[in-house]
Amino acid sequence: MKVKICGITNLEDALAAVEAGADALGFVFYNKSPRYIEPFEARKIVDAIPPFIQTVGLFVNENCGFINQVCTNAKMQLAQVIDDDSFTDFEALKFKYMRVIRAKSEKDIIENINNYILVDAFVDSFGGAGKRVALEWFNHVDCSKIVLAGGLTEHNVSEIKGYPFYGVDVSSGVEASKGKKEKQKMINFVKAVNEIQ
Ligand SMILES: O=C(O)c1ccccc1NCC(=O)[C@H](O)[C@H](O)COP(=O)(O)O
Repeated sequence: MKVKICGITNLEDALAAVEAGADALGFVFYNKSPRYIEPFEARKIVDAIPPFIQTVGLFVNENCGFINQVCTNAKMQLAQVIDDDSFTDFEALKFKYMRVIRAKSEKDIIENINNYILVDAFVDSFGGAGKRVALEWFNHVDCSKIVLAGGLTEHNVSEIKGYPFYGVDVSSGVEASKGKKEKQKMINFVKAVNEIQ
C-alpha cells in the first residue's frame, strides 16, 4: 500500500518522510492552510529530495491555469484537486491529477469509484483536520483505486486491514504541530502501514 505524507513545509521534514519510507510527498498550495507553502519554496525541497519520490500539489477550487503554473513552478508531478464548485477544467490540466472526494456518505464514494480518487473526510477547512472517514462506507466498494485520508495515525491505521486501498494519506497524524512533522511518528506510521498486508 502506497503512503503519501501531506503538508510538507520544509526540507528536514521532506527528507525524514522519505527516510521513513513515504512514496509521495504532498505540498499544500491553498493559502489559507497553516501548511501552505510558496511554490518556489516547494521547488527547492523537490530539487533536494532523492529520485523516485512522487511530488503532489494540493489545490482547492482553483482554475487550471493556476494549477498548471504552480505545478510547473514547484515541479509537482501530480495535482491533487478539491473542486467542489467546478472551478477546474480537468481537460486543460497539463499534469496528471487525482480528484479529492470529501465524503459525507457512502454514496459520495460509490458515485466516483471509476477513477483513482483520494477520499477524505468532509471538513470546512478542506483537509488536514484529523477527521476520519467511516470505514463501513467502503464495505461494498472496490478500494483498489482509492487513497484513504482523514485522521489516520500510527495507532488506528491497522483498522484498515481487509480494505485493500491503493494508498493512504496522512498529515496531522504525523505532526508535532501544524506544519511541522515529527520524524518518529512518520517512521511509526509507515511501519504500521507496511505491517497491514
Ligand atoms: O493539510 C491542510 O492544511 C489542507 C488544507 C486544505 C486542503 C487540504 C489540506 N490537506 C490535504 C491532505 O491531503 C491531508 O493529508 C488530508 O486532508 C488528511 O489530513 P489529516 O486528517 O490531518 O491526516
